[in-house]
Amino acid sequence: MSLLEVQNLHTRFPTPRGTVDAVNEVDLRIESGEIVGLVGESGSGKSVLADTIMGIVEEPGEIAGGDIRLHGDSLLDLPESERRKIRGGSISMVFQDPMNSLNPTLTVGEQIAEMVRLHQPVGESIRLPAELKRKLIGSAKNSEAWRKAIEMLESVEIPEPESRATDFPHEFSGGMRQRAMIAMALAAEPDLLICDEPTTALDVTIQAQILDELRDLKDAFDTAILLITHDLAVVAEVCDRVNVMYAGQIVERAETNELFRNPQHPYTQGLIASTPRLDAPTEALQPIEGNVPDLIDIQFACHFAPRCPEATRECYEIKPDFRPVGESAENGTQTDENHVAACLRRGSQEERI
Ligand SMILES: Nc1ncnc2c1ncn2[C@@H]1O[C@H](COP(=O)(O)OP(=O)(O)OP(=O)(O)O)[C@@H](O)[C@H]1O
Ligand code: NI
Repeated sequence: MSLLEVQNLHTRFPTPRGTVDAVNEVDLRIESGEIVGLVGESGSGKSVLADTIMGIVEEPGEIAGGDIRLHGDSLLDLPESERRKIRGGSISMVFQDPMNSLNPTLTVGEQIAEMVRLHQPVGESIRLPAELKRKLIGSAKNSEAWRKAIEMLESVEIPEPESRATDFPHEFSGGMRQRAMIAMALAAEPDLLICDEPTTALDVTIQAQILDELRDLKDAFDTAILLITHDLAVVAEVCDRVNVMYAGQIVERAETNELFRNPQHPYTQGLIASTPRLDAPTEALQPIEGNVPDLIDIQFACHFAPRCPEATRECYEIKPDFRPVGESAENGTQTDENHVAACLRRGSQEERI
């Protein structure tokens, strides 16, 4: 049984102009302890997918269909009170801008300790005013929770964690705040950590450090990570497997090395061709022409067809199912379930159009 299994998920937002199908017919699987990438251009639905898994899609947004299973149990059947326990418990999330998620009135140590305490089996999940929280937690500086908070700060490599724990979020640099967020998310000992563009706002060196740490932390805590980014270099650096998302749908999935060695979907190929390469920085980049379509009322069967250099009339009319692609599928020797793409022009000869 997979840790997380998303099946045929559909999340939509009614708007005055029509319904935005931000996530449509999406399947996603994450096994314990692996880092799975979700990559795609801006507006492809990555964050909405993450929010849907986390259970934080705001009204009038709604889940119109499909299922999300954690350890085999459907999350969509749960009442909100149970859902809240999972959020920040089994599933935690780190956002692009930690300032929005950290409480400016509590020290970093207090916030992590609070998370530790809430997560302890006896600790009940009650919402307290900041002042009261401070009293409770502050009076327990030598408590188990506080010690654990310091340990967590240490594990995300905050220097002098004991003294930094008493700083407020605004006293931290951007990179340190992001680390503190990761520490806080991990304090709940989640099975799954969702990171939505966790390093995009940071400079390149700090990005690299944090990504390195994520990988180490995954090993130390055996937490599975869903890493969302539009940066392929980030994916190549840390992910075990990758899902490529375009206009509300997953179009290709493969192990990371396989995806970069042998990209199959024309969108993935375009994405890779438009990304600067570390090993050949001077090579001319070829941007994908056009933009992600408006996700209201898409009329064409393959969402990528209007931008696709290989599209034929069928691509507008016949919905592409996932097909095994990649070398083993190519030889016809075996089906390679680990590498699939949703394109009519790919797959074995019989399937191709
Ligand atoms: N609350 C909302 N109401 C209406 N449309 C929304 C809402 N939230 C998201 N959308 C739409 O859903 C689509 C997917 O957005 P999403 O934020 O998931 O993209 P993304 O892949 O995360 O992009 P980025 O890389 O820029 O973060 C976009 O067209 C967006 O306009
Ligand atoms: Ni996003």
